[in-house]
Amino acid sequence: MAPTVLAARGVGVSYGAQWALRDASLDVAEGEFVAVVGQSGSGKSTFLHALAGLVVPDKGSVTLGGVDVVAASDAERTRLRRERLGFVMQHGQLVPELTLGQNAAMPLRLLGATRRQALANVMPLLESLGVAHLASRLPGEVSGGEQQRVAVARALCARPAVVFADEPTGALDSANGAVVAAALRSSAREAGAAVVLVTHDSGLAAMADRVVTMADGRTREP
Ligand SMILES: Nc1ncnc2c1ncn2[C@@H]1O[C@H](COP(=O)(O)OP(=O)(O)OP(=O)(O)O)[C@@H](O)[C@H]1O
Repeated sequence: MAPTVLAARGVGVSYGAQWALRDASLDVAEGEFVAVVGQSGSGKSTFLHALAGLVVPDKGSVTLGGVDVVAASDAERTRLRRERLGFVMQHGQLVPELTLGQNAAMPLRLLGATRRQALANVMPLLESLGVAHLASRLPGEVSGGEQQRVAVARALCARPAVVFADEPTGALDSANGAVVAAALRSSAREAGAAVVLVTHDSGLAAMADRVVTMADGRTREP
């Protein structure tokens, strides 16, 4: 059994008097692909944000790569995200003025690589995702599925320990969604990254190593 890279226990997040997340727990092993499923409003996105240190929980603990995410300062959480985590959201959130190559290479630039180094490092990943030939185009000049494959390259290029994907295929038709999801799984496996995937789509969840179901702000494993 691979060592645990992410551990969450009894996590709760409240907005005023309302608990968006009541009691969520999860262990993710290095390189493991976990899907989090559940009805709309069950707390999936809030849990993912708490796991990634984007929201500070009001109760419970989150440990990521040995770092106590709840106790860490904002600056430490930012550094953790930059150095150890990758993100793929529903809409790629690519910067419209930058080429696809520059978008994909952004995490490497933020870690100090020169423009040329960053681009050279990300090209093999774009190649394996089948979008290297589009590297000099702008996001507005390619399809949604191609944009999401670039977002996958961006999430993985800095060799993160964990990639968080929130409905990464939600804006795509099912055929394109399946291509992007398969690309995410194979690229993450190759890069040795664990994946936490939030999805409504049971077909997508079926490709995970393990599925965690959420209901009413709580996690439930079969
Ligand atoms: N910023 C916020 N302020 C107040 N309530 C919130 C906030 N964010 C989420 N909630 C509430 O917390 C609950 C969980 O929301 P969350 O977005 O985590 O669910 P979800 O399972 O991801 O839903 P969906 O599948 O529709 O995206 C919902 O009842 C939601 O209305």
